[in-house]
Amino acid sequence: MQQFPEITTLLYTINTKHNDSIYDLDPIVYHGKGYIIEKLEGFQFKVSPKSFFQTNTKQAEKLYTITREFAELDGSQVLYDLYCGTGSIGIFCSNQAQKIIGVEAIEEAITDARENAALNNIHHSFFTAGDVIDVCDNAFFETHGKPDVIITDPPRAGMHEKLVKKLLEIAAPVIVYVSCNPATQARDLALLDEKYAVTKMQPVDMFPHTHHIENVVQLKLKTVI
Ligand SMILES: C[S@@+](CC[C@H](N)C(=O)[O-])C[C@H]1O[C@@H](n2cnc3c(N)ncnc32)[C@H](O)[C@@H]1O
Repeated sequence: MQQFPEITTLLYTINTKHNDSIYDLDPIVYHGKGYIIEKLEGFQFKVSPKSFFQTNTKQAEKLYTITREFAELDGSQVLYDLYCGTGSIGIFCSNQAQKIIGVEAIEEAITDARENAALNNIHHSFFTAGDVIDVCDNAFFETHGKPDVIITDPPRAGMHEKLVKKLLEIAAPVIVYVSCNPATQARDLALLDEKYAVTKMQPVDMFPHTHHIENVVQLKLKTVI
């Protein structure tokens, strides 16, 4: 810790299972507060050990800027942030949206998202924990408002087919699909093609010196183009 003063916190887990999952373990704080604060543009994000956060902070700022541009927000839209993690994308777009609704499976990440909204003085957001497939039903969209823009940022497996079907049914005018796996993204875009056209695409090098690439796609309802 003396050699690397830039390390603000250090945690560990003792894993006696035969897998590498952290979610059923309790991280032990060895040093510091047990979480980190990341800064993107003027926003601050608290990140707890079980919460996802983009590993490349500088490029994350670029990724989110492109995502926000593709969302084409003007302050009047109801914005859904699916697979929202710590609420980072929604909060990054918050000044341009009328309302932000975030959904994320990891409870601790949603606790972070709520704290992050408060930390950034955002009062027009709602974050809920649960599987997107269970949460995003008709009642949920009726309660929180018909989406004008949906940002979806699933893990490498891409979106569950049930969610793709729900997105086709809900038919938000704009979807921005952020993906760290262009193969599963392409699979999902082929399904969304039933109603949506790909109108913009921008890869972002989040993982320099590897073959991995993040890809942002803007989709618009074919009927509104
Ligand atoms: C690629 S990360 C994106 C997080 C966030 N948008 C960001 O930029 O930091 C995907 C997130 O989806 C969450 N997740 C995975 N499967 C999910 C599911 N079925 N329902 C809801 N969230 C899920 C993960 O916990 C993770 O936080």
